[in-house]
Amino acid sequence: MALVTRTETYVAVECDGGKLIARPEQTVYTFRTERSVPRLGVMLVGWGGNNGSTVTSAVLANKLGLSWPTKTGIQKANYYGSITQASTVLLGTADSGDVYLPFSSLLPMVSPNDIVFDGWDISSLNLAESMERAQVLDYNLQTQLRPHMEKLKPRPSIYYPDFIAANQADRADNVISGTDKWRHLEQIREDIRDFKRSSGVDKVIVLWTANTERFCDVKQGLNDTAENLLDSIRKSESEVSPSTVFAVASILEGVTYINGSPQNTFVPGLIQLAEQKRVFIAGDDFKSGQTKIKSVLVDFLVSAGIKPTSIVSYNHLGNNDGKNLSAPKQFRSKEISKSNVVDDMVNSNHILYGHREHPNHCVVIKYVPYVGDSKRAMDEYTSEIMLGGRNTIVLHNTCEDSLLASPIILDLVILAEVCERITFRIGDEPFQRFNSVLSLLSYLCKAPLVPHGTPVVNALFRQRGCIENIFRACVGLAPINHMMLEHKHEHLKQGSLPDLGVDVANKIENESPIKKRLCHGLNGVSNGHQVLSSGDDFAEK
Ligand SMILES: NC(=O)c1ccc[n+]([C@@H]2O[C@H](COP(=O)([O-])OP(=O)(O)OC[C@H]3O[C@@H](n4cnc5c(N)ncnc54)[C@H](O)[C@@H]3O)[C@@H](O)[C@H]2O)c1
Ligand SMILES: O=P([O-])([O-])O[C@@H]1[C@@H](O)[C@H](O)[C@@H](O)[C@H](O)[C@@H]1O
Repeated sequence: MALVTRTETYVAVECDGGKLIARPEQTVYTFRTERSVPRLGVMLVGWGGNNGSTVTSAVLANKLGLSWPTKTGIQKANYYGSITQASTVLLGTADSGDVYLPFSSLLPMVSPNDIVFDGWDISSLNLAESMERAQVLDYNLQTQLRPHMEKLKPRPSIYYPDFIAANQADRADNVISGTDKWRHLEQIREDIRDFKRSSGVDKVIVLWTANTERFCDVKQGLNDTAENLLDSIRKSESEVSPSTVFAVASILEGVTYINGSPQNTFVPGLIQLAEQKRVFIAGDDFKSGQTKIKSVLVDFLVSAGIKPTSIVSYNHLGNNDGKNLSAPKQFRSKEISKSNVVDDMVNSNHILYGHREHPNHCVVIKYVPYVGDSKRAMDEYTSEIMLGGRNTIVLHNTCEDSLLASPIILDLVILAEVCERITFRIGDEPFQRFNSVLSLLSYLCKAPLVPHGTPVVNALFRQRGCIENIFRACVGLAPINHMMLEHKHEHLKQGSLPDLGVDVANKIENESPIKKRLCHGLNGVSNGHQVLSSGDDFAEK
């Protein structure tokens, strides 16, 4: 158990008659991280879908160290697209330059290779058949995976036809019988306990990657409080969705629940139940493609003082997700989650935008079976620039949508599991966990769920910085604030020249300041000038 203390300063702002008064307020946090990594079980709702079968395939392919022939050569398994597995963090600066470490080395975290999968699907296909149906992975990889995947079979699931598109009915041959929603809840709870017993995992996380549901009604007496929600399930109220039943079951089993789809699973009563039971919930809707780019591009434009006035996001795809989204109510759920992502960035700049002023924002999704999982996205960003100028940026993006979402699924469960091992105290108060609404995972969600009364942040690099800096705080490293003051001293400390060999360093030492600076581009290039490497003739190139 690591104990680390850090003093954080945030700025409290008061408005006093048109004046803004900023008061820095310091808080001393002590972080405590349980360092022993558990054996993690992940139960996917929608396990037989494109994402569910693909993420399972990815873990198996990496665990088995598979490689396979493709038309462009031999491909090896990897975890590209995962920040925990394929990104780095800055540790600090050595004489040789900045030193970066794998993100996964910041804190002890579960390796995806060790995750044990289980789950539910309304389709009875085993995972090998699901992988084949998904048509995402190269045939030569599928061939190697098939013997392992065919042993995996989704448990029967809860199916309330009214919540997903009618065109999904032909898949529903693996459903829990009856209409008693409390019995369904108890069945899911028993499934979670059964998985824990049979797999021997130390802990379980449940993640929804099943079809997008329509929004459910939120009504007083139905789902506005934890008690009313539980009562509504006992009464099998029609407006209680399968995803909410799964979430309640997970919370009652003390198991973190993550929503990878855009529907409003987390009704107020469910959030209250999670807070009462001190169980994490997170969501909504994996942030994987167009929306992820949008949360970077709009942040760039607005923070550069450029005014986006029209944003059009169009895409077509032919997978089952696209088929489900071809129904109006399911599309509406997705349209909402894809549209709200610019709100925080727009609201941050009252110079560009008047009160309640927003860019035109249009989201279009079309279902074209032939293209399968290969999503074709076109985005157009039109902005106002200086003196009535217009700037239009057009992006085209083609990708296997499930290969964007699968690493997101891994990061969600791996980061959520780390958060389960972090506690902190403020001053001398008792140690506590993060809020039950785990907003730290916002980076991975299109429509981040945040604790009531706290800000929604969509800007991608602020979201990433939040995760990295909190993890840095847990190991006693200062947050990255990009000031880089250590590189802005007038006089470089003696011996700070790169190790270019003694004779060369002496030469540089006697050179003009401008030439001396050229040698300090520690990455080999400074402002486009090739910095001397040992043995080269010293010359400004
Ligand atoms: N890039 C992406 O793929 C991406 C990005 C963001 C969000 N999402 C969301 O992730 C979800 C899954 O995407 P996908 O491409 O894997 O879709 P998919 O249709 O291939 O898989 C969904 C699976 O859920 C199953 N299912 C439906 N209702 C169920 C229920 N009540 N219980 C258990 N299983 C049920 C279906 O049979 C299907 O196998 C969708 O909601 C999608 O909107 C996907
Ligand atoms: O991640 P993103 O590209 O913004 O949004 C995607 C949509 O464009 C796509 O149509 C849908 O099928 C995926 O579920 C995902 O939500």
